[in-house]
Amino acid sequence: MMILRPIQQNDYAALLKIAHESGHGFTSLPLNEELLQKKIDHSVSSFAKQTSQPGDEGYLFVLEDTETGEVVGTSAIEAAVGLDDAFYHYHLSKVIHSSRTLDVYKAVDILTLCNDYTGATELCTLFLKDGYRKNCNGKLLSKARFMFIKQHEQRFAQTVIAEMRGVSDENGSSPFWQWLEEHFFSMDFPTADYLTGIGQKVFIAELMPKYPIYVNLLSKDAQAVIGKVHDNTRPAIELLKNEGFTFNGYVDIFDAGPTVEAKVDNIATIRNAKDFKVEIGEASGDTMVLLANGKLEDYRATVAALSFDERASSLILSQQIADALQLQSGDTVSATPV
Ligand SMILES: NC(=[NH2+])NCCC[C@H](N)C(=O)O
Repeated sequence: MMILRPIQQNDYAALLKIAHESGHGFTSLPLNEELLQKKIDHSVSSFAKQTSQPGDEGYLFVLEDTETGEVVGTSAIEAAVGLDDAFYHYHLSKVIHSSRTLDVYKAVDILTLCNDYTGATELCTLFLKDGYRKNCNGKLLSKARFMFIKQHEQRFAQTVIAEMRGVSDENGSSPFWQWLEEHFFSMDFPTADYLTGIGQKVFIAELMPKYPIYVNLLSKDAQAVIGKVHDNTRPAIELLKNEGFTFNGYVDIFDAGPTVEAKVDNIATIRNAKDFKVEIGEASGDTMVLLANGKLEDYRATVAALSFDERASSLILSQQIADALQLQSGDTVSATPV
């Protein structure tokens, strides 16, 4: 069975392996042992913290294959971004250059550096190991975060965003970054990405072009990737769009990948999930159902094939599933078909 749970101290070796596997362009898991250990510490203390408003908490989940005990994926939620250092985006908007007397009309796109998502909740760090990109594993990793947000709403902001990985090749070179590198930065994309991943972001304020950029003055290759995702990221953005996330013109400042956004109350899983009373029994059926307990430090989520009736007040789980979710007969479980 695949079970999602908060990361623990003894997951360090597994997290390091995932940081190796995820490679460049995966900003939030940089290959830096001290930082990875800090991420675990920070997550453990975030789950333990009593709080009624979003702050600098970071909740890091892992997906465990209970048969082997192996950790095969990660996903995370930052409660609120940009509260202790600036959080940047480029916003894509339009200006009209027109002259009635000369009969010229041109609509031009511009990119403006901004901090508009300051305070938003961010979904991040979604990674699933190669052999496990099947069944409902990706959905579980991603959607279990919405169940968690629903159950602990006061810990999160009203606006939820996700920065999608932009276009780059297997050597880590990004057409958008190339243009920036040539004119402003003189360092390669993996280096710049790594520095932001370890929290050294001062160089952004120092070196990033701060005036709006006319898109038609960028290289053709750079223009072509604005708002486009990396091939590997396609399933992730599709999933978020199906949850109700939309692209509102905000792109990453380095690779121009899109950021998508939703209000908590409009997220499909959050709207559709319902609470049921747990009954233990013979659980069989063919609806794949996302299940989560309502706990904090002992949060558990999984996907199981069940017979599911949305109007019922109780849901039959096998003993094995109930145990994995740390639930007993009579407890409450949140559920929604995936
Ligand atoms: N792909 C990147 N590393 N982009 C730079 C980080 C951008 C992010 N929004 C921040 O301000 O932290």
